[in-house]
Amino acid sequence: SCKEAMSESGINAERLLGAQTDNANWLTYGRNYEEQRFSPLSDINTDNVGELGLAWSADMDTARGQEATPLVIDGIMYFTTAWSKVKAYNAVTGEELWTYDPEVPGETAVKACCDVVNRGLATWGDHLFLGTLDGRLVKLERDTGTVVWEKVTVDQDKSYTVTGAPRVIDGKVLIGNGGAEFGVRGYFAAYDAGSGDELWRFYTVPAGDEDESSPEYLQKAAETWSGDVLGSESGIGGGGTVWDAMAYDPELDLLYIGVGNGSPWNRSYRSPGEDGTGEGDNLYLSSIVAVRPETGEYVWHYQTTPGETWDFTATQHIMLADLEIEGTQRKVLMQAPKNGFFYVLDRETGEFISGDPYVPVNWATGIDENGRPIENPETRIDKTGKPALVAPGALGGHNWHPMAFHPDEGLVYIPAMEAAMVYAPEADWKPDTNRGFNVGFDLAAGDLPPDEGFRREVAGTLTGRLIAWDPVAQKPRWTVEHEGPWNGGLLATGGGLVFQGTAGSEFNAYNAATGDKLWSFAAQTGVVAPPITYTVGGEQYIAVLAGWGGAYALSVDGDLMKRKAPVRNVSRMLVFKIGGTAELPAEVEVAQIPLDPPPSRAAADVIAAGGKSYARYCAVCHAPGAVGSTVLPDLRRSGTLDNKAAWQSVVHDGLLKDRGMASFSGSLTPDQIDAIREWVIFRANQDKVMASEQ
Ligand SMILES: O=C(O)c1cc(C(=O)O)c2c(n1)C(=O)C(=O)c1cc(C(=O)O)[nH]c1-2
Ligand SMILES: [Ca+2]
Repeated sequence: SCKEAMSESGINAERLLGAQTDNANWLTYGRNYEEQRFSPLSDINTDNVGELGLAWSADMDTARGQEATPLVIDGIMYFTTAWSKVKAYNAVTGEELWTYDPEVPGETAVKACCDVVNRGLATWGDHLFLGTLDGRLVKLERDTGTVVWEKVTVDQDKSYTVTGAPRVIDGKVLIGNGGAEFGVRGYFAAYDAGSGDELWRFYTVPAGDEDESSPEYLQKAAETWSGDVLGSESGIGGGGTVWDAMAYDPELDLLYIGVGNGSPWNRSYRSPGEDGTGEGDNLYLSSIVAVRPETGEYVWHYQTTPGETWDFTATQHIMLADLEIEGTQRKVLMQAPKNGFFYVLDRETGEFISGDPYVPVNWATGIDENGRPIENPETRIDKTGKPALVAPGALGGHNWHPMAFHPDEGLVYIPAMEAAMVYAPEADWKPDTNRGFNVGFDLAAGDLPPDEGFRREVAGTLTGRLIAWDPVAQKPRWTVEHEGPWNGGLLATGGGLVFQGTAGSEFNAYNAATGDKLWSFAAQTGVVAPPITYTVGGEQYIAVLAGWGGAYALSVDGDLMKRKAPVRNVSRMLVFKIGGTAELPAEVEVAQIPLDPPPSRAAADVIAAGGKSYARYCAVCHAPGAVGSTVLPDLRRSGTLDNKAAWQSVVHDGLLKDRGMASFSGSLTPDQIDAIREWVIFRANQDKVMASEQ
């Protein structure tokens, strides 16, 4: 009967522990608790992958970044889309079963550093768990998408957001949050899957008021912060958000979490020493922390970037595996955080085993035997107070895009990139807890016209590659060069294959052993999400949620990649099988509005002030240089440029807040808002001249 079928599909501890051998299904974000993203399925393999064809596709109703890993449970596919919506489809036919919209207020977008994305769901019993952009944990009936309860997990008056997938360990739902570009204090928490009660909360950084009654791990952390500026009054929350990675070792009963960057980035403002420059390691920023899932009790930590000041998060994918290293079988934890080093740690103790650059790095020359980086003093910008070009930059050598592991090859596949960045310390910076990218660097420094110095240098380093990293030999076995950075997450299979989407709008299959490209599909859009695989009725499928977006797409795409057409967003689920014959709708041409700004007549100081405000409040979504992207408007082409009143109605009054453009009246005066308009007009004219000279 229907009821029996339902109770059979109930997800319990045993089923989640067995996820790795449950080939039909994909039960948790990283496929298993070790987050290996390896499926043993081999019906689709190196011999027949050339016959892979589209089985079905489904268009999404959100044209923003799509980053989710779908879950597949007994023939039904569940996934999240931009704006934290949830969809359920028949995994064979593509029939839509239900959709759930948490109705996140549009203006929440202003709190999201990196697009209104969501990375996925967790399941327990007959339910799904979703974290919404505005910080709610929502429990849904899996059959119908009906809400059972929802809990607010953050202070919604602050700039917290949730983009990451929850995980479930034995009836406890684990959820983190983001917001370290906006002044928050990071933590993650466990909720009871039944009642929705918060069971414990683990703060990753001190509040600034620690005493003997505070948890010991926080007292220890407090000793590594200086200057007494932390605290909610000061608006300096310290950061350390847990916005993506978690992994679990059931035998050791340890939960591992990845901790993010400092808030603000510039350490001299959040942890000043006596001379006013940055001081202290600032635990537990940029660290991997092991805790007991039952209680949230601290067990060990390893800090990848002591005294973080470059947005070098350690929230990147944490993967567990057992490897033979120098003749000994070791239980390891692996991570390729933003800072450009690939780490192998002993996951029982946190002991450092190895750390080697997987992309070019200039902020450190290596890692010493104690696991501490050997820094390059020129890139220590919170000490020098001078701009520096740092590699990797804030996008990292690797961002949230999941890696994958192939146990037979002993390889970790890394979606890596080179994207160096100029960090120019901002003098007299003050926190603005209301609005704006609040980091203590003048992000306009990267915003010089394309023919000038730094900008060209930075653009020259923008590349991406798929690296098959051997964590024992500590070097790549093979690499595939991509057209640009920000390529998709990975899947490895028992068929000897690795699947990856690209910024170049392809979805590809590679030979897992050699990197040879064996199959390619024209996806019509940049693909950033990771693929999955599953079977229904004995037939194997590969699925990926396509749709360009995320941090790089909003804040760097467009003009910097002049040589190429802008990457498009077509938000769509793509599902493949051997012999699939479905076709995509014809590709729609994007018509670009001509670049035709009004003349630039404002005084130079007005334009300069506007440029400064733009960098602080606008650039993170509308891109440096106001070039926009295919995801958010190119302001140089805005029809309101020569209409002061219309510009104020949007930026000051919040006319478009439901669509994601919040009001900035709390942070900027009407005059400042108009100066931004004048600066955008100036920028548009610069580019118009350049275009006509070409
Ligand atoms: O510090 C934070 O709290 C935080 C949060 C997030 C997020 O939640 O998406 C990102 C980042 N930082 C970040 O630094 C980053 O590069 C990034 C990229 C993305 C994305 O989804 O494309 N999110 C985030
Ligand atoms: Ca960050």
